[in-house]
Amino acid sequence: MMAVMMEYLDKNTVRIILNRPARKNAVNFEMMHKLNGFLDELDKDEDLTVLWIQGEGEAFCSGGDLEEFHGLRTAEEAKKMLIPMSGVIKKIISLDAVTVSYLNGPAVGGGAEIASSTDFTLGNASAKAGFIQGNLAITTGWGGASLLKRRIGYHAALKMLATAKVYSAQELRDLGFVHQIVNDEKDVRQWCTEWVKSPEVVRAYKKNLLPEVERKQLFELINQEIERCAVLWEGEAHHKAVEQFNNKQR
Ligand SMILES: CCC(=O)SCCNC(=O)CCNC(=O)[C@H](O)C(C)(C)COP(=O)(O)OP(=O)(O)OC[C@H]1O[C@@H](n2cnc3c(N)ncnc32)[C@H](O)[C@@H]1OP(=O)(O)O
Repeated sequence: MMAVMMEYLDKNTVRIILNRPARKNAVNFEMMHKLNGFLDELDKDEDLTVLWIQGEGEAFCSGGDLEEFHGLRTAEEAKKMLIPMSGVIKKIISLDAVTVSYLNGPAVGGGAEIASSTDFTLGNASAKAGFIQGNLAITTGWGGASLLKRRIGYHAALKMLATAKVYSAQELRDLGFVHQIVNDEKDVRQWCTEWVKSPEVVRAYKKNLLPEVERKQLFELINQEIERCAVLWEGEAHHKAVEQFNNKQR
């Protein structure tokens, strides 16, 4: 089974499906590399107007795969995962199309970081999101803190990050993390049709709203997040917390 799939819904609309439902769509190296390739392809597609990202099954994404990434022990080893995955996030941010994540269940840890990287997030009643990295004695390492601050502001972002709590769909809507609560994928499909038909217009607005100078600043902040996360990653507290999860001591 492919860890991630991409399909054209029409000439202008693409859906990417994170496809590891048995692991709640946790990101592993295979998913990361495939996402990177898909985004390179989409970057060249001048007809693309909307990119929709969702998870298969009952979750959006449970973050990094705690079994696979537990093999990364030192800060340098952690960076071999943090740098490419934040590269994927940077490519989502840089895409000249409207990007939307659809939360059909939990988006936690790195899953919440992926959701934060899209222009919009829609969620159904089961949507939940939490920057639970703090419970594993690490911080966001894919750029999520900077992206969250951009979306919900400094105070709400600090609270969400530093409490590591999981928020309900309604709480996320109230904060502006989720932009709209929808019933199902049919509603998301409808949402994807509401944009102007000229891809050139959408692409020009994306450039106007995230000019190169701001994008560079944002990427520099993301790079700083990688460094801080990598330092914490090699700490004993992090490895112990992950061992507990993997030994199912929850
Ligand atoms: C890169 C940095 C990061 O992303 S740090 C954050 C890492 N992620 C986490 O700590 C989240 C861990 N997962 C969870 O909290 C829960 O699984 C969530 C997503 C809330 C779903 O809960 P629930 O619906 O009860 O499912 P469950 O826990 O029984 O999980 C089903 C099977 O999937 C697995 N799973 C889940 N998440 C991960 C993960 N991140 N990495 C590896 N495996 C994961 C569970 O272990 C479980 O496996 P099994 O069926 O018991 O063998």
